[in-house]
Amino acid sequence: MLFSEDVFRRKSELGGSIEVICGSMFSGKTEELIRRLKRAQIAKLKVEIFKPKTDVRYDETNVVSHNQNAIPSIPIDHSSALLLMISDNVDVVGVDEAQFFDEELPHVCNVLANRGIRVIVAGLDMDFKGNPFGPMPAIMAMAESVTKVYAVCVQCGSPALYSYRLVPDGARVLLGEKESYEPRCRACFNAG
Ligand SMILES: Nc1ncnc2c1ncn2[C@@H]1O[C@H](COP(=O)(O)OP(=O)(O)O)[C@@H](O)[C@H]1O
Ligand SMILES: Cc1cn([C@H]2C[C@H](O)[C@@H](COP(=O)(O)O)O2)c(=O)[nH]c1=O
Ligand SMILES: [Zn+2]
Repeated sequence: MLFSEDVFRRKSELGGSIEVICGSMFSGKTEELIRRLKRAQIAKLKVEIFKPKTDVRYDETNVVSHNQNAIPSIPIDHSSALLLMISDNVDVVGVDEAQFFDEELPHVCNVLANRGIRVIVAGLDMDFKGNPFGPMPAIMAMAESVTKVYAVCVQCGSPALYSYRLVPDGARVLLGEKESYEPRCRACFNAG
């Protein structure tokens, strides 16, 4: 592996970096984000986590995975708030549901990484139509490491990379869970 995710040195000892965890809904993005952040905390690094204020599905402040693993976070309504709210001595920054942030998020991640901070970003790479989602493609282009994770296709059991919308709503942003979405592989997604 050219770039190891397990970087347990303080920011003063190492240049910063951007890591992306992407995939469909239920693919384990949040679990993987929480795993990396908790390991950094075990290594006694100072960790701060941010999420969009709009994402209140499970909890207003915590980042919570579908299997109820959780970590405290700071909800913000614009990526620029991250630069204002971040503490001075932070080693690692986590961002969840990055697809909902504005187009400034890639720049914000770059600023943090250039300050020596390890930035870990989790988000949907594609929307329900299979199109690249919000700032995710730009952050993936700038990242040292991109990890794509897969759910299990609920139709056939293959690895799933799409989030199939089950309800007739054309809006790009529609918060929801299993009542509104199911992870599907390419063939099952295209079968409709
Ligand atoms: N079809 C599925 N494929 C994989 N995991 C699923 C599926 N349905 C439910 N899950 C649960 O979702 C968990 C992943 O949750 P989470 O990390 O919150 O995913 P994401 O952030 O990618 O939406 C899995 O560990 C599993 O318990
Ligand atoms: C595909 C898709 C999803 N959403 C919403 C649905 C959920 O609230 C989140 C994704 O959460 P997860 O942690 O990845 O499971 O995004 C949306 O608004 N639009 C979409 O196209
Ligand atoms: Zn399938």
